[in-house]
Amino acid sequence: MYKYMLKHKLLTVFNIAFTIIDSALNVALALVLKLLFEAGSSGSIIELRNAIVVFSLYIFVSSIVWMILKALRASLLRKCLTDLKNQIFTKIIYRSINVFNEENSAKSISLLTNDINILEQDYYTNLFELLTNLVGFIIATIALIRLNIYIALFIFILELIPLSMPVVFGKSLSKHKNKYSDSIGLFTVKIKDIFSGFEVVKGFNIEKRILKDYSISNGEAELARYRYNIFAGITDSLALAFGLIMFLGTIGLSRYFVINGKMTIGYMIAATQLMNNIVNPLVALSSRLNRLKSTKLIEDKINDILNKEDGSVEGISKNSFDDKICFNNVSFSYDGEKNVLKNVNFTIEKGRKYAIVGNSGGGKSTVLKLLLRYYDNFSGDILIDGIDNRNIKAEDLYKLVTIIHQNIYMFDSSIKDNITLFEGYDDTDVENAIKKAGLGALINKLDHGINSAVGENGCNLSGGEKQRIAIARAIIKNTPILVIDEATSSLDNETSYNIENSILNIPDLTCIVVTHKLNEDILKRYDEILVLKDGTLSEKGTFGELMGKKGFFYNLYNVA
Ligand SMILES: Nc1ncnc2c1ncn2[C@@H]1O[C@H](COP(=O)(O)OP(=O)(O)OP(=O)(O)O)[C@@H](O)[C@H]1O
Repeated sequence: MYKYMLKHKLLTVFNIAFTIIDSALNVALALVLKLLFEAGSSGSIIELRNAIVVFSLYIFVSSIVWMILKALRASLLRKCLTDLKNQIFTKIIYRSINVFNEENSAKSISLLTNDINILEQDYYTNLFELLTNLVGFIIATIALIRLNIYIALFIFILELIPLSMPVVFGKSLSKHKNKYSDSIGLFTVKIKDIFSGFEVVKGFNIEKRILKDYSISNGEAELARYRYNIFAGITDSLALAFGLIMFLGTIGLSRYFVINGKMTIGYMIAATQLMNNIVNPLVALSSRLNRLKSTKLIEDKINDILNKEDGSVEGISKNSFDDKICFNNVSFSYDGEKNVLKNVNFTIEKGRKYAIVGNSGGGKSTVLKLLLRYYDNFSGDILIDGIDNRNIKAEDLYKLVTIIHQNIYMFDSSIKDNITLFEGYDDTDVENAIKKAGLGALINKLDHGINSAVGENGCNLSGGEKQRIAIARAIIKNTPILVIDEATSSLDNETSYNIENSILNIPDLTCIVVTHKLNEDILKRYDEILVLKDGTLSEKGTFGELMGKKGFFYNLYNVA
């Protein structure tokens, strides 16, 4: 994690320099206090006045240094955390879809929020505090050796005990912190899951059941936090107890030297203050070292993300679709056991329109997912103009193919942003997409028109309106291949017919449409219908040919 500090070398150097100055000033307080006490007990007004001037100057300089130090730390912290979060996020956003889907996204959310907060406190802030403690400790120790070697020796021997604590407790503390971080991650997954299904929770009156689940998850997270806090508390208390023993010992020894005339009261005050500057940092040092060590497993988690293969391939550049897509003997299984596609063969020719129909669970959506390379562990080939789709640059593949999904995701922004996806399209392109997607009436009736907010995941819109926005989003992208997965299921028959019709009228567009709506008028407009039955391509042909066969499609059509 320190590499993020090294990126801002000058700021880090200034931070270190001011940390050293601040620590030195802390230790210097002992000498200033000695001066003040000696001047106070000497009876000389001039000495007292000089001591007060020195003390006031000390207060002034310390507060300025302290203020600068706080600003420098805040600035470095901001830069390091911004860089770290940006790097993690960039790594995640460039993952391929299948790699992204391997993990629950709430875990990544927890990493970017909870774990980063832990790092902020226990790594970065802690590291500089550690430096303050270390420098303060060294300077105070040197000063005390010069003041009284016996007191210094006494402290040296006792301080070995708190210093050994990170070695003894560090591993267990790290384990507890990681368990806490993991349980917070699982807790975030649970909350995200519950809030995403809020309407189901209400609609099925399962609040009590959900509350029970939530309480278990919350209890586990808090138990892990409690265990960590208890463990950290025990190590901190032990360090504090040793600190107090050292404090008492120093006072006893100083008193002995004062009684024997080997030390003045001023020196005794200075020795006690210096001892404070040794014991306090030492107590803090051991607990800070423990906390620093405890971030190791979080650092490992972050490194796992940063070093994980993102699933992207260098890939071949492909900027146009010229001829055809071929599925050659494609078989695929999600779980490595049951094949959901079995030796599927078909060809999609440029500019032609294809419908994919079949039984529920027959593998229609899976065909589209494989074409878009959501998964690449299938057998057989999917060739686009003769090039294996797994070898085409992902970025280029998505410039050739657009998909309209069954479940449409809406960003919490305006209708326009959800159509353009924040790209700067011409107004005429936007208007054209709105018209073709049948969105005109909706936009006219809204107060803010195209700039109206859609709400979180489109909660201000109906299912059909969301589908139309998704269709406009695909039309405006204007890719040569359009893939539609049940995108008109929430629309009434007339609207669905009109939209599908206008898409089918786009002359050069190659269309692959998964549909459940077996409407004769629309189906007749497709050049070919591919019929999937339990993962195999059972039939293909035009509507007329398939009806003539009186096979699986014929039955499907007559049941629908
Ligand atoms: N991510 C997944 N993990 C495991 N199995 C999956 C996954 N997605 C789909 N399946 C399974 O693969 C099979 C084919 O699913 P697919 O979604 O392709 O069918 P479909 O023909 O589009 O179905 P429907 O018409 O009901 O939408 C089904 O048995 C489904 O349960």
